[in-house]
Amino acid sequence: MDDTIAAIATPLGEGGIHIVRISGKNAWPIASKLFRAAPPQATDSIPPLKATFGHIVDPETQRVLDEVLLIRFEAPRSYTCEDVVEIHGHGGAFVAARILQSVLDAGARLAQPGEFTRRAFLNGRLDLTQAEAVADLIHAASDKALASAVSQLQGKLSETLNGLYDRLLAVLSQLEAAIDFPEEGLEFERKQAMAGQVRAVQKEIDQLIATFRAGRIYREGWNVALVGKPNVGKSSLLNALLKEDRAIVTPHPGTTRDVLEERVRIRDLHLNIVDTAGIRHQPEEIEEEGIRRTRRALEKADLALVVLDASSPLDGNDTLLLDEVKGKPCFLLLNKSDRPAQLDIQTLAQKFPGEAPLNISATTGAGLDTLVDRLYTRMLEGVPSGEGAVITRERHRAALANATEALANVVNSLDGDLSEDLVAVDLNTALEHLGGLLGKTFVEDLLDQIFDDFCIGK
Ligand SMILES: Nc1nc2c(c(=O)[nH]1)N(C=O)[C@@H](CNc1ccc(C(=O)N[C@@H](CCC(=O)O)C(=O)O)cc1)CN2
Ligand SMILES: Nc1nc2c(ncn2[C@@H]2O[C@H](COP(=O)(O)OP(=O)(O)OP(=O)(O)O)[C@@H](O)[C@H]2O)c(=O)[nH]1
Ligand SMILES: [Mg+2]
Repeated sequence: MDDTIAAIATPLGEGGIHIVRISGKNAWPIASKLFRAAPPQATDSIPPLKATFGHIVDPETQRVLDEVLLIRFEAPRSYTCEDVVEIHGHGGAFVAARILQSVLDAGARLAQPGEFTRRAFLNGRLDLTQAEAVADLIHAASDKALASAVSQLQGKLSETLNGLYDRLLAVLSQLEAAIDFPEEGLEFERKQAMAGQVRAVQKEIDQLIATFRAGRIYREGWNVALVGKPNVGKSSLLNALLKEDRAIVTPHPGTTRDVLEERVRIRDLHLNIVDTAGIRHQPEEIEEEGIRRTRRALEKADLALVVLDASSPLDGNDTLLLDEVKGKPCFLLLNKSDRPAQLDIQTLAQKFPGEAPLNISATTGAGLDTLVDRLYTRMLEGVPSGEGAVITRERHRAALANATEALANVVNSLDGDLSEDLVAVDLNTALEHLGGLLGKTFVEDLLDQIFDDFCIGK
Protein backbone atom coordinates (compact mmCIF):
# COMPACT_ATOMS: atom_id res chain seq x y z
CA MET A 1 0.00 0.00 0.00
CA ASP A 2 3.05 2.24 0.21
CA ASP A 3 3.56 2.49 -3.51
CA THR A 4 1.70 4.70 -5.93
CA ILE A 5 -0.52 2.95 -8.45
CA ALA A 6 -1.84 4.10 -11.81
CA ALA A 7 -4.16 2.79 -14.52
CA ILE A 8 -6.44 3.85 -17.30
CA ALA A 9 -9.83 3.99 -15.54
CA THR A 10 -11.95 4.06 -18.68
CA PRO A 11 -12.55 1.25 -21.23
CA LEU A 12 -9.75 0.80 -23.74
CA GLY A 13 -10.59 1.98 -27.20
CA GLU A 14 -11.77 5.18 -28.79
CA GLY A 15 -14.23 7.40 -27.02
CA GLY A 16 -14.91 10.95 -25.94
CA ILE A 17 -12.63 11.11 -22.93
CA HIS A 18 -10.22 8.80 -21.14
CA ILE A 19 -9.11 9.03 -17.53
CA VAL A 20 -5.73 8.04 -16.15
CA ARG A 21 -5.98 7.65 -12.40
CA ILE A 22 -3.05 7.79 -9.97
CA SER A 23 -3.34 6.95 -6.27
CA GLY A 24 -0.80 6.95 -3.45
CA LYS A 25 1.75 9.09 -1.62
CA ASN A 26 3.50 10.20 -4.81
CA ALA A 27 0.42 10.90 -6.89
CA TRP A 28 1.01 14.67 -6.93
CA PRO A 29 4.81 14.66 -7.34
CA ILE A 30 4.36 12.25 -10.25
CA ALA A 31 1.65 14.36 -11.86
CA SER A 32 3.75 17.52 -11.37
CA LYS A 33 6.46 16.05 -13.58
CA LEU A 34 3.98 15.80 -16.47
CA PHE A 35 1.32 18.45 -16.01
CA ARG A 36 1.56 22.13 -16.97
CA ALA A 37 -1.48 24.08 -15.86
CA ALA A 38 -2.66 26.78 -18.24
CA PRO A 39 -2.35 29.52 -17.16
CA PRO A 40 0.72 28.27 -15.24
CA GLN A 41 0.20 27.20 -11.62
CA ALA A 42 2.23 24.93 -9.29
CA THR A 43 0.60 21.49 -8.91
CA ASP A 44 0.62 21.87 -5.11
CA SER A 45 -1.49 25.02 -5.32
CA ILE A 46 -4.11 23.45 -7.58
CA PRO A 47 -7.32 23.34 -5.54
CA PRO A 48 -8.62 19.83 -4.80
CA LEU A 49 -11.89 18.54 -6.27
CA LYS A 50 -11.83 21.10 -9.06
CA ALA A 51 -11.05 20.52 -12.71
CA THR A 52 -7.91 22.38 -13.81
CA PHE A 53 -7.11 22.85 -17.48
CA GLY A 54 -3.60 22.23 -18.83
CA HIS A 55 -1.29 19.99 -20.85
CA ILE A 56 0.50 16.72 -20.35
CA VAL A 57 4.07 17.18 -21.46
CA ASP A 58 6.56 14.38 -22.08
CA PRO A 59 9.30 15.18 -19.52
CA GLU A 60 12.07 13.97 -21.86
CA THR A 61 11.17 15.71 -25.10
CA GLN A 62 8.99 18.48 -23.61
CA ARG A 63 6.48 17.67 -26.35
CA VAL A 64 2.80 18.14 -25.52
CA LEU A 65 1.06 14.74 -25.46
CA ASP A 66 -2.50 15.88 -24.80
CA GLU A 67 -4.71 18.74 -23.71
CA VAL A 68 -6.38 17.66 -20.47
CA LEU A 69 -8.37 18.45 -17.37
CA LEU A 70 -6.74 17.40 -14.12
CA ILE A 71 -8.42 16.76 -10.79
CA ARG A 72 -6.49 16.57 -7.54
CA PHE A 73 -7.88 14.77 -4.51
CA GLU A 74 -6.25 15.30 -1.15
CA ALA A 75 -6.09 12.32 1.27
CA PRO A 76 -8.34 11.17 2.83
CA ARG A 77 -10.92 12.92 0.64
CA SER A 78 -10.71 10.68 -2.42
CA TYR A 79 -12.10 7.38 -3.67
CA THR A 80 -9.14 5.45 -2.22
CA CYS A 81 -8.67 7.76 0.80
CA GLU A 82 -5.15 8.41 -0.55
CA ASP A 83 -3.78 11.31 -2.57
CA VAL A 84 -5.25 10.88 -6.03
CA VAL A 85 -4.78 12.60 -9.36
CA GLU A 86 -7.08 12.09 -12.31
CA ILE A 87 -5.96 13.11 -15.77
CA HIS A 88 -8.91 13.49 -18.12
CA GLY A 89 -7.55 13.42 -21.65
CA HIS A 90 -8.92 12.89 -25.11
CA GLY A 91 -10.41 9.47 -25.68
CA GLY A 92 -7.85 7.79 -27.92
CA ALA A 93 -6.46 4.37 -27.09
CA PHE A 94 -2.92 5.35 -28.05
CA VAL A 95 -2.84 8.71 -26.30
CA ALA A 96 -4.26 7.11 -23.11
CA ALA A 97 -1.62 4.39 -23.15
CA ARG A 98 1.06 7.01 -23.88
CA ILE A 99 0.09 9.17 -20.89
CA LEU A 100 -0.10 6.10 -18.65
CA GLN A 101 3.40 5.12 -19.82
CA SER A 102 4.74 8.56 -18.84
CA VAL A 103 3.04 8.24 -15.44
CA LEU A 104 4.65 4.81 -14.94
CA ASP A 105 8.05 6.16 -16.09
CA ALA A 106 7.65 8.95 -13.53
CA GLY A 107 7.49 6.39 -10.71
CA ALA A 108 4.00 4.85 -10.49
CA ARG A 109 3.29 1.12 -10.68
CA LEU A 110 0.53 -0.32 -12.88
CA ALA A 111 -2.51 -1.11 -10.70
CA GLN A 112 -3.91 -4.62 -10.40
CA PRO A 113 -7.59 -5.20 -11.29
CA GLY A 114 -9.74 -3.72 -8.52
CA GLU A 115 -6.75 -2.30 -6.68
CA PHE A 116 -8.20 1.21 -6.27
CA THR A 117 -11.34 -0.23 -4.68
CA ARG A 118 -9.22 -2.67 -2.64
CA ARG A 119 -7.39 0.36 -1.22
CA ALA A 120 -10.70 2.09 -0.56
CA PHE A 121 -11.65 -1.02 1.43
CA LEU A 122 -8.31 -1.34 3.27
CA ASN A 123 -8.45 2.36 4.14
CA GLY A 124 -11.92 1.95 5.60
CA ARG A 125 -13.97 3.94 3.06
CA LEU A 126 -16.00 0.86 2.10
CA ASP A 127 -16.67 -2.44 3.81
CA LEU A 128 -16.53 -5.67 1.87
CA THR A 129 -20.23 -5.76 0.94
CA GLN A 130 -19.92 -2.20 -0.37
CA ALA A 131 -16.84 -3.10 -2.40
CA GLU A 132 -18.81 -5.99 -3.89
CA ALA A 133 -21.58 -3.53 -4.67
CA VAL A 134 -19.17 -1.46 -6.77
CA ALA A 135 -18.59 -4.50 -9.00
CA ASP A 136 -22.32 -5.26 -9.05
CA LEU A 137 -23.12 -1.69 -10.05
CA ILE A 138 -20.72 -1.92 -12.97
CA HIS A 139 -22.18 -5.24 -14.11
CA ALA A 140 -25.83 -4.28 -13.48
CA ALA A 141 -28.05 -5.20 -16.44
CA SER A 142 -31.47 -4.08 -15.21
CA ASP A 143 -33.08 -1.41 -13.06
CA LYS A 144 -33.51 -3.86 -10.18
CA ALA A 145 -29.87 -4.95 -10.42
CA LEU A 146 -28.83 -1.30 -10.41
CA ALA A 147 -31.09 -0.31 -7.51
CA SER A 148 -29.94 -3.23 -5.40
CA ALA A 149 -26.24 -2.47 -6.10
CA VAL A 150 -26.69 1.23 -5.30
CA SER A 151 -28.53 0.46 -2.07
CA GLN A 152 -25.77 -1.97 -1.04
CA LEU A 153 -23.08 0.56 -1.98
CA GLN A 154 -24.80 3.16 0.15
CA GLY A 155 -24.58 0.82 3.11
CA LYS A 156 -28.08 -0.57 3.53
CA LEU A 157 -26.83 -4.12 4.03
CA SER A 158 -23.84 -2.91 6.07
CA GLU A 159 -26.10 -1.01 8.45
CA THR A 160 -28.29 -4.04 9.05
CA LEU A 161 -25.30 -6.34 9.56
CA ASN A 162 -23.51 -3.89 11.82
CA GLY A 163 -26.66 -3.55 13.92
CA LEU A 164 -26.85 -7.32 14.40
CA TYR A 165 -23.11 -7.49 15.09
CA ASP A 166 -23.35 -4.83 17.81
CA ARG A 167 -26.28 -6.53 19.50
CA LEU A 168 -24.34 -9.80 19.70
CA LEU A 169 -21.29 -7.93 20.94
CA ALA A 170 -23.41 -6.50 23.77
CA VAL A 171 -24.47 -10.03 24.78
CA LEU A 172 -20.85 -11.16 24.62
CA SER A 173 -19.71 -8.39 26.94
CA GLN A 174 -22.36 -9.40 29.51
CA LEU A 175 -21.07 -12.96 29.27
CA GLU A 176 -17.49 -11.87 29.60
CA ALA A 177 -18.27 -9.84 32.68
CA ALA A 178 -19.73 -13.02 34.19
CA ILE A 179 -16.63 -14.98 33.22
CA ASP A 180 -14.35 -12.33 34.76
CA PHE A 181 -16.33 -12.19 38.01
CA PRO A 182 -17.40 -15.81 38.45
CA GLU A 183 -18.50 -15.28 42.05
CA GLU A 184 -21.38 -13.20 40.76
CA GLY A 185 -22.41 -15.89 38.26
CA LEU A 186 -25.33 -15.50 35.89
CA GLU A 187 -28.76 -16.13 37.25
CA PHE A 188 -31.26 -18.12 35.31
CA GLU A 189 -33.34 -15.04 34.47
CA ARG A 190 -30.32 -13.19 33.09
CA LYS A 191 -29.46 -16.17 30.90
CA GLN A 192 -33.00 -16.37 29.64
CA ALA A 193 -32.94 -12.68 28.80
CA MET A 194 -29.69 -13.16 26.87
CA ALA A 195 -31.12 -16.17 25.04
CA GLY A 196 -34.06 -13.97 24.06
CA GLN A 197 -31.75 -11.32 22.64
CA VAL A 198 -29.80 -13.92 20.69
CA ARG A 199 -33.00 -15.49 19.36
CA ALA A 200 -34.17 -12.10 18.11
CA VAL A 201 -30.90 -11.61 16.20
CA GLN A 202 -31.13 -15.14 14.87
CA LYS A 203 -34.60 -14.43 13.57
CA GLU A 204 -33.43 -11.35 11.73
CA ILE A 205 -30.51 -13.25 10.23
CA ASP A 206 -32.93 -15.92 9.00
CA GLN A 207 -35.06 -13.19 7.42
CA LEU A 208 -31.96 -11.83 5.72
CA ILE A 209 -31.07 -15.29 4.40
CA ALA A 210 -34.57 -15.48 2.94
CA THR A 211 -33.85 -12.38 0.81
CA PHE A 212 -31.21 -14.28 -1.17
CA ARG A 213 -33.71 -15.57 -3.69
CA ALA A 214 -34.69 -12.00 -4.54
CA GLY A 215 -31.13 -10.70 -4.38
CA ARG A 216 -29.89 -13.34 -6.77
CA ILE A 217 -32.68 -12.62 -9.22
CA TYR A 218 -31.95 -8.89 -9.12
CA ARG A 219 -28.19 -9.28 -9.48
CA GLU A 220 -27.84 -12.22 -11.85
CA GLY A 221 -31.23 -12.48 -13.50
CA TRP A 222 -32.64 -15.89 -14.31
CA ASN A 223 -31.03 -18.50 -16.54
CA VAL A 224 -33.61 -19.63 -19.07
CA ALA A 225 -33.03 -22.42 -21.60
CA LEU A 226 -34.94 -22.44 -24.88
CA VAL A 227 -35.39 -26.11 -25.74
CA GLY A 228 -37.35 -28.14 -28.25
CA LYS A 229 -36.93 -30.53 -31.13
CA PRO A 230 -35.32 -29.11 -34.30
CA ASN A 231 -37.17 -26.46 -36.32
CA VAL A 232 -39.91 -25.56 -33.83
CA GLY A 233 -38.80 -21.92 -33.76
CA LYS A 234 -36.47 -21.61 -30.74
CA SER A 235 -34.06 -19.26 -32.47
CA SER A 236 -36.97 -17.27 -33.91
CA LEU A 237 -38.32 -16.86 -30.38
CA LEU A 238 -34.95 -15.69 -29.06
CA ASN A 239 -34.80 -13.08 -31.82
CA ALA A 240 -38.37 -11.99 -31.13
CA LEU A 241 -37.65 -11.54 -27.40
CA LEU A 242 -34.42 -9.69 -28.16
CA LYS A 243 -36.12 -7.64 -30.87
CA GLU A 244 -33.08 -8.22 -33.08
CA ASP A 245 -31.84 -10.78 -35.60
CA ARG A 246 -29.32 -12.40 -33.32
CA ALA A 247 -29.61 -16.14 -34.02
CA ILE A 248 -29.61 -17.74 -37.46
CA VAL A 249 -33.07 -18.92 -38.49
CA THR A 250 -33.66 -21.22 -41.48
CA PRO A 251 -36.42 -23.61 -42.55
CA HIS A 252 -33.93 -26.50 -42.12
CA PRO A 253 -33.99 -28.59 -38.94
CA GLY A 254 -30.64 -28.57 -37.16
CA THR A 255 -29.75 -24.96 -37.88
CA THR A 256 -28.54 -24.11 -34.38
CA ARG A 257 -25.51 -26.21 -33.58
CA ASP A 258 -24.07 -24.50 -30.54
CA VAL A 259 -25.66 -22.83 -27.54
CA LEU A 260 -26.03 -19.07 -27.80
CA GLU A 261 -26.54 -16.93 -24.70
CA GLU A 262 -28.10 -13.49 -24.72
CA ARG A 263 -29.37 -11.06 -22.11
CA VAL A 264 -33.00 -10.07 -22.43
CA ARG A 265 -34.44 -7.34 -20.24
CA ILE A 266 -37.98 -7.84 -19.06
CA ARG A 267 -39.17 -4.67 -17.38
CA ASP A 268 -36.82 -4.03 -14.46
CA LEU A 269 -35.32 -7.54 -14.42
CA HIS A 270 -33.23 -9.50 -16.89
CA LEU A 271 -32.94 -13.01 -18.19
CA ASN A 272 -29.93 -14.86 -19.53
CA ILE A 273 -31.58 -16.81 -22.33
CA VAL A 274 -29.78 -19.70 -23.96
CA ASP A 275 -30.88 -20.77 -27.42
CA THR A 276 -29.98 -24.42 -27.89
CA ALA A 277 -29.59 -27.05 -30.56
CA GLY A 278 -32.78 -29.03 -31.12
CA ILE A 279 -32.96 -32.34 -29.26
CA ARG A 280 -33.98 -35.39 -31.31
CA HIS A 281 -33.60 -39.16 -31.65
CA GLN A 282 -30.71 -40.43 -33.77
CA PRO A 283 -28.88 -37.17 -34.23
CA GLU A 284 -26.08 -36.82 -36.74
CA GLU A 285 -22.59 -36.76 -35.31
CA ILE A 286 -22.28 -32.98 -35.48
CA GLU A 287 -25.56 -32.56 -33.62
CA GLU A 288 -24.48 -34.80 -30.76
CA GLU A 289 -22.12 -32.29 -29.20
CA GLY A 290 -24.81 -29.61 -29.60
CA ILE A 291 -27.29 -31.81 -27.76
CA ARG A 292 -24.75 -32.41 -24.99
CA ARG A 293 -24.47 -28.63 -24.62
CA THR A 294 -28.25 -28.31 -24.60
CA ARG A 295 -28.40 -30.71 -21.67
CA ARG A 296 -25.77 -28.71 -19.79
CA ALA A 297 -27.76 -25.50 -20.40
CA LEU A 298 -30.85 -27.26 -19.09
CA GLU A 299 -29.06 -28.27 -15.90
CA LYS A 300 -27.97 -24.68 -15.26
CA ALA A 301 -31.36 -23.21 -16.09
CA ASP A 302 -33.76 -21.83 -13.50
CA LEU A 303 -36.54 -22.37 -16.01
CA ALA A 304 -36.90 -24.14 -19.36
CA LEU A 305 -38.98 -22.67 -22.16
CA VAL A 306 -40.14 -25.82 -23.90
CA VAL A 307 -41.07 -25.00 -27.47
CA LEU A 308 -43.46 -27.21 -29.46
CA ASP A 309 -44.71 -26.71 -33.01
CA ALA A 310 -48.49 -26.25 -32.78
CA SER A 311 -48.81 -26.67 -36.56
CA SER A 312 -47.69 -30.29 -36.59
CA PRO A 313 -48.73 -33.32 -34.55
CA LEU A 314 -46.85 -34.32 -31.43
CA ASP A 315 -44.14 -36.84 -32.35
CA GLY A 316 -41.47 -39.02 -30.76
CA ASN A 317 -38.96 -36.18 -30.64
CA ASP A 318 -41.38 -34.03 -28.65
CA THR A 319 -41.91 -36.89 -26.21
CA LEU A 320 -38.15 -37.34 -25.89
CA LEU A 321 -37.87 -33.68 -24.97
CA LEU A 322 -40.78 -33.73 -22.55
CA ASP A 323 -39.11 -36.64 -20.73
CA GLU A 324 -35.89 -34.68 -20.66
CA VAL A 325 -37.42 -31.69 -18.81
CA LYS A 326 -39.51 -33.68 -16.35
CA GLY A 327 -39.22 -32.30 -12.85
CA LYS A 328 -37.69 -29.06 -14.09
CA PRO A 329 -39.56 -25.75 -13.76
CA CYS A 330 -40.78 -25.02 -17.27
CA PHE A 331 -43.29 -23.26 -19.49
CA LEU A 332 -44.81 -25.10 -22.43
CA LEU A 333 -44.98 -22.90 -25.52
CA LEU A 334 -47.01 -23.83 -28.57
CA ASN A 335 -45.27 -21.89 -31.33
CA LYS A 336 -46.44 -21.23 -34.91
CA SER A 337 -49.97 -20.60 -33.59
CA ASP A 338 -50.45 -18.40 -36.67
CA ARG A 339 -50.82 -21.62 -38.68
CA PRO A 340 -53.67 -24.16 -38.55
CA ALA A 341 -53.39 -26.18 -35.36
CA GLN A 342 -52.34 -29.83 -35.69
CA LEU A 343 -51.05 -30.56 -32.24
CA ASP A 344 -53.50 -32.39 -30.01
CA ILE A 345 -53.68 -30.49 -26.72
CA GLN A 346 -55.41 -33.43 -24.98
CA THR A 347 -52.55 -35.81 -25.70
CA LEU A 348 -50.08 -33.18 -24.59
CA ALA A 349 -51.95 -32.58 -21.34
CA GLN A 350 -51.87 -36.33 -20.63
CA LYS A 351 -48.18 -36.65 -21.35
CA PHE A 352 -47.30 -33.49 -19.54
CA PRO A 353 -49.79 -32.52 -16.86
CA GLY A 354 -49.18 -29.25 -15.09
CA GLU A 355 -49.19 -25.71 -16.29
CA ALA A 356 -51.43 -24.89 -19.25
CA PRO A 357 -49.44 -24.38 -22.45
CA LEU A 358 -49.23 -20.93 -23.97
CA ASN A 359 -49.97 -20.25 -27.63
CA ILE A 360 -47.41 -18.00 -29.25
CA SER A 361 -46.07 -17.06 -32.64
CA ALA A 362 -42.43 -16.04 -32.88
CA THR A 363 -43.06 -14.59 -36.34
CA THR A 364 -46.20 -12.51 -35.64
CA GLY A 365 -45.35 -11.81 -31.98
CA ALA A 366 -48.72 -13.14 -30.79
CA GLY A 367 -48.67 -14.27 -27.14
CA LEU A 368 -45.24 -12.85 -26.42
CA ASP A 369 -46.55 -10.16 -24.05
CA THR A 370 -48.34 -12.86 -22.07
CA LEU A 371 -45.14 -14.92 -22.04
CA VAL A 372 -43.17 -11.98 -20.67
CA ASP A 373 -45.89 -11.34 -18.05
CA ARG A 374 -45.74 -14.95 -16.93
CA LEU A 375 -41.96 -14.99 -16.78
CA TYR A 376 -41.89 -11.79 -14.75
CA THR A 377 -44.54 -12.98 -12.32
CA ARG A 378 -42.85 -16.35 -11.88
CA MET A 379 -39.47 -14.75 -11.17
CA LEU A 380 -40.85 -12.56 -8.42
CA GLU A 381 -43.08 -15.24 -6.92
CA GLY A 382 -42.63 -15.18 -3.16
CA VAL A 383 -40.36 -12.14 -3.29
CA PRO A 384 -41.51 -9.56 -0.75
CA SER A 385 -41.84 -6.06 -2.18
CA GLY A 386 -40.26 -4.35 0.84
CA GLU A 387 -37.31 -1.99 0.67
CA GLY A 388 -35.26 -3.76 3.35
CA ALA A 389 -31.67 -4.98 3.07
CA VAL A 390 -31.14 -7.81 0.58
CA ILE A 391 -28.24 -10.23 0.24
CA THR A 392 -27.07 -10.90 -3.30
CA ARG A 393 -24.26 -13.43 -3.17
CA GLU A 394 -23.64 -16.99 -2.08
CA ARG A 395 -20.81 -15.62 0.11
CA HIS A 396 -23.39 -13.62 2.09
CA ARG A 397 -25.78 -16.52 2.40
CA ALA A 398 -23.08 -18.95 3.56
CA ALA A 399 -21.71 -16.52 6.18
CA LEU A 400 -25.20 -15.85 7.56
CA ALA A 401 -26.03 -19.57 7.62
CA ASN A 402 -22.85 -20.21 9.60
CA ALA A 403 -23.66 -17.38 11.97
CA THR A 404 -27.19 -18.57 12.64
CA GLU A 405 -25.92 -22.12 13.23
CA ALA A 406 -23.50 -20.86 15.86
CA LEU A 407 -26.30 -18.82 17.45
CA ALA A 408 -28.49 -21.91 17.70
CA ASN A 409 -25.71 -23.44 19.82
CA VAL A 410 -25.56 -20.30 21.93
CA VAL A 411 -29.27 -20.48 22.64
CA ASN A 412 -29.09 -24.20 23.46
CA SER A 413 -26.19 -23.69 25.83
CA LEU A 414 -27.94 -20.80 27.58
CA ASP A 415 -31.15 -22.81 27.86
CA GLY A 416 -29.21 -25.83 29.09
CA ASP A 417 -27.43 -23.69 31.68
CA LEU A 418 -23.97 -24.62 30.33
CA SER A 419 -20.88 -22.69 31.39
CA GLU A 420 -20.43 -19.11 30.22
CA ASP A 421 -17.13 -20.01 28.53
CA LEU A 422 -18.82 -22.48 26.22
CA VAL A 423 -21.52 -19.98 25.31
CA ALA A 424 -18.87 -17.34 24.61
CA VAL A 425 -17.06 -19.63 22.17
CA ASP A 426 -20.15 -20.06 19.98
CA LEU A 427 -21.04 -16.40 20.24
CA ASN A 428 -17.55 -15.51 19.06
CA THR A 429 -17.94 -17.87 16.14
CA ALA A 430 -21.16 -16.11 15.10
CA LEU A 431 -19.44 -12.73 15.42
CA GLU A 432 -16.55 -13.94 13.28
CA HIS A 433 -18.92 -14.97 10.49
CA LEU A 434 -20.75 -11.65 10.56
CA GLY A 435 -17.47 -9.76 10.80
CA GLY A 436 -16.05 -11.73 7.89
CA LEU A 437 -19.05 -10.83 5.80
CA LEU A 438 -18.39 -7.14 6.40
CA GLY A 439 -14.63 -7.57 6.05
CA LYS A 440 -13.91 -6.59 9.65
CA THR A 441 -11.61 -9.58 9.52
CA PHE A 442 -10.45 -11.12 6.28
CA VAL A 443 -7.87 -13.33 4.64
CA GLU A 444 -5.93 -12.19 1.59
CA ASP A 445 -7.42 -15.06 -0.48
CA LEU A 446 -10.93 -13.72 -0.01
CA LEU A 447 -9.89 -10.24 -1.12
CA ASP A 448 -8.17 -11.72 -4.18
CA GLN A 449 -11.35 -13.61 -5.01
CA ILE A 450 -13.49 -10.50 -4.74
CA PHE A 451 -11.21 -7.96 -6.41
CA ASP A 452 -9.99 -10.19 -9.23
CA ASP A 453 -13.48 -9.82 -10.70
CA PHE A 454 -12.97 -6.08 -11.10
CA CYS A 455 -11.52 -4.36 -14.13
CA ILE A 456 -8.16 -2.61 -14.13
CA GLY A 457 -8.57 1.01 -13.09
CA LYS A 458 -11.45 0.35 -10.67
N1 LIG B 1 -13.96 11.12 -12.23
C1 LIG B 1 -14.43 10.21 -11.40
N2 LIG B 1 -15.70 9.79 -11.52
C2 LIG B 1 -16.16 8.83 -10.68
C3 LIG B 1 -15.33 8.25 -9.71
C4 LIG B 1 -13.99 8.72 -9.60
O1 LIG B 1 -13.19 8.26 -8.77
N3 LIG B 1 -13.60 9.69 -10.47
N4 LIG B 1 -15.85 7.24 -8.89
C5 LIG B 1 -15.14 6.20 -8.40
O2 LIG B 1 -14.53 5.44 -9.11
C6 LIG B 1 -17.29 7.14 -8.71
C7 LIG B 1 -17.75 8.15 -7.71
N5 LIG B 1 -17.34 7.79 -6.41
C8 LIG B 1 -16.52 8.57 -5.65
C9 LIG B 1 -16.56 8.41 -4.28
C10 LIG B 1 -15.84 9.26 -3.47
C11 LIG B 1 -15.04 10.24 -4.04
C12 LIG B 1 -14.32 11.19 -3.18
O3 LIG B 1 -13.34 11.75 -3.59
N6 LIG B 1 -14.83 11.43 -1.98
C13 LIG B 1 -14.23 12.36 -1.03
C14 LIG B 1 -14.49 13.79 -1.41
C15 LIG B 1 -15.95 14.19 -1.48
C16 LIG B 1 -16.15 15.65 -1.26
O4 LIG B 1 -15.87 16.10 -0.17
O5 LIG B 1 -16.62 16.34 -2.17
C17 LIG B 1 -14.76 12.05 0.35
O6 LIG B 1 -15.85 11.49 0.44
O7 LIG B 1 -14.08 12.35 1.31
C18 LIG B 1 -14.95 10.35 -5.42
C19 LIG B 1 -15.69 9.52 -6.22
C20 LIG B 1 -17.95 7.31 -10.03
N7 LIG B 1 -17.44 8.44 -10.78
N1 LIG C 1 -45.34 -19.69 -39.36
C1 LIG C 1 -44.41 -19.61 -38.45
N2 LIG C 1 -43.17 -20.01 -38.70
C2 LIG C 1 -42.24 -19.95 -37.74
C3 LIG C 1 -42.54 -19.45 -36.45
N3 LIG C 1 -41.42 -19.51 -35.72
C4 LIG C 1 -40.44 -19.98 -36.50
N4 LIG C 1 -40.92 -20.26 -37.74
C5 LIG C 1 -40.18 -20.81 -38.87
O1 LIG C 1 -39.72 -22.10 -38.53
C6 LIG C 1 -38.45 -22.37 -39.12
C7 LIG C 1 -37.45 -22.79 -38.06
O2 LIG C 1 -37.23 -21.70 -37.19
P1 LIG C 1 -35.97 -21.64 -36.22
O3 LIG C 1 -36.16 -20.47 -35.34
O4 LIG C 1 -34.70 -21.73 -36.98
O5 LIG C 1 -36.18 -22.98 -35.41
P2 LIG C 1 -35.23 -23.67 -34.33
O6 LIG C 1 -36.09 -24.31 -33.33
O7 LIG C 1 -34.24 -22.69 -33.82
O8 LIG C 1 -34.53 -24.78 -35.20
P3 LIG C 1 -33.12 -25.53 -34.94
O9 LIG C 1 -32.10 -24.51 -34.63
O10 LIG C 1 -32.87 -26.20 -36.21
O11 LIG C 1 -33.35 -26.48 -33.83
C8 LIG C 1 -38.06 -21.09 -39.85
O12 LIG C 1 -38.40 -21.21 -41.20
C9 LIG C 1 -38.90 -20.03 -39.17
O13 LIG C 1 -39.19 -18.91 -39.99
C10 LIG C 1 -43.90 -19.04 -36.20
O14 LIG C 1 -44.26 -18.60 -35.11
N5 LIG C 1 -44.78 -19.15 -37.22
MG1 LIG D 1 -32.22 -22.66 -33.85
